[in-house]
Amino acid sequence: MSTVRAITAEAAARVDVHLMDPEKGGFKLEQLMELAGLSVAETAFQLVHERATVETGSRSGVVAVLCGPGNNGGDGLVAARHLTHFGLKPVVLVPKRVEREPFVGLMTQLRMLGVPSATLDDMDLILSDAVLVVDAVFGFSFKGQVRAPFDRVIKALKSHEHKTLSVDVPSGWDVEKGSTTADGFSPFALISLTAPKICSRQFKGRHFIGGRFVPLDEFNIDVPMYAGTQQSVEIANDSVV
Ligand SMILES: NC(=O)C1=CN([C@@H]2O[C@H](COP(=O)(O)OP(=O)(O)OC[C@H]3O[C@@H](n4cnc5c(N)ncnc54)[C@H](O)[C@@H]3O)[C@@H](O)[C@H]2O)[C@@H](O)CC1
Ligand SMILES: [K+]
Repeated sequence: MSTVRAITAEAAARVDVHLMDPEKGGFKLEQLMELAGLSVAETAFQLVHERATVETGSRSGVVAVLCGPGNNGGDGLVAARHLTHFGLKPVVLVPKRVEREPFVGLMTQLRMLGVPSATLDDMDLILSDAVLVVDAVFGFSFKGQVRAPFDRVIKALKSHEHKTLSVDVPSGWDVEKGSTTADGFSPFALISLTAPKICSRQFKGRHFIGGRFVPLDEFNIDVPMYAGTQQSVEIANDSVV
């Protein structure tokens, strides 16, 4: 079995800085977020269709996308937009609005597409109704104990973990140590962006890699080969080292 090396939060941040350095990578944040969000949407679409064929009563196509205050949340907003174009019905929940770009523009794009934006008061109803939940609350910059209002969000995610796809890192997990409580949040699927983070060594569910934009040779990062136009690849869940 081939293995995939995990990277630290610090290494992930370093890759980001390098990619967005005008002299080195030449990318803008928006470009990376678009590609990351597209890979999340592609994976979410695949999972919704798999689930719709095995489950009854959850064929509505509603996907609840929970978005945090950083770029992980931005990936969620981009994914929600793509999911609408893919024919699904995303509902976004953004507990803490970010009044800067690219977040403001992404919210406008969603409003123009008629994507509902829910409040924390609607959270339980929306999560219960959804065929899939996308956890885009925290990524590789999460630190310490979850602060309000996100403590409530992580608690709610725990109740719906059997249908939750986490983006980059299961929210609330320490990026290196992983889940710090035995009965903590444990999503059924994870899409690691660029490369798995150290915490995903303890992840036991379905594991995808997305974010197809890194010149691999330059960073010495392991990712499986993407086929054709594919934006994400599923890896064996015990292959992360
Ligand atoms: N190179 C890549 O792989 C790319 C990664 N992107 C995404 O960007 C993410 C990293 O984004 P950011 O660095 O903005 O950070 P995050 O989105 O991980 O989170 C940072 C935000 O969470 C808050 N926060 C941190 N700890 C908290 C706590 N204990 N309680 C409550 N709030 C807390 C911070 O105040 C900040 O607002 C990645 O995980 C990935 O999803 C993409 O958007 C772009 C490209
Ligand atoms: K997440």
